[in-house]
Amino acid sequence: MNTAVIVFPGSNCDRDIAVALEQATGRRPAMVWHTETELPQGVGAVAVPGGFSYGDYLRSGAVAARSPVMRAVADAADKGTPVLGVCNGFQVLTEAGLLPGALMRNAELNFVCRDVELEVANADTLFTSRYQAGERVVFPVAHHDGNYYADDDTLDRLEGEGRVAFRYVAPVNGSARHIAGILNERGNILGLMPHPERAVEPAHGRDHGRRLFEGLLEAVA
Ligand SMILES: NC(=O)CC[C@H](N)C(=O)O
Repeated sequence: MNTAVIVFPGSNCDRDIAVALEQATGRRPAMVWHTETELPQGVGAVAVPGGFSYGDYLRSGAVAARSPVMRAVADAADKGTPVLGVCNGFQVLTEAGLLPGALMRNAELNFVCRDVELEVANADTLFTSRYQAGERVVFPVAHHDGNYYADDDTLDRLEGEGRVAFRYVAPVNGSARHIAGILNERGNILGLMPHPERAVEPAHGRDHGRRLFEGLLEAVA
């Protein structure tokens, strides 16, 4: 499967996620600069990586969400192409209106950088099929704006429709209902604050994130 990684000025997890995708697919992803207006032909999945796009000015992800390439990402998502946004990528996707809610400043106003335990809340998604529902995994987090907010009706809908993919086992950043990752209505867009691409090989300390990329490959293939 061919994949694409979107690169903004200030992205810093673009190469990490490219490595994770290459390990899963056997093919090097296309790195797509933010000024592009089209994705390469035949892209089967898109990653919006972590980092500090445009220096996190205004709000994390707010400027990146309005960059030219995001129209192409939205078009691809519209056609059913899976889109994975990690950390700053999740922020970009909410700012672009592709996912509901917002990522606010962490409740304790600190930058949280550590391993966190997550529960797989829904294992029946394009991204989580290689996990068991209720399984606990450990991914690293590194963010100051990971405090997921949405109004109660939206949160009820997300939970009712199985669109919470991952939850924090213990509070990390003040996120509503311990939400760490959510899906769009169609289930082809996942936004996730923790970094699965930083846990894909033994040298990372654990490889719990690997199955996310392998599951995605399997789902698309
Ligand atoms: N690792 C990241 O992607 C960080 C995202 C964003 N810059 C924040 O700190 O919240």
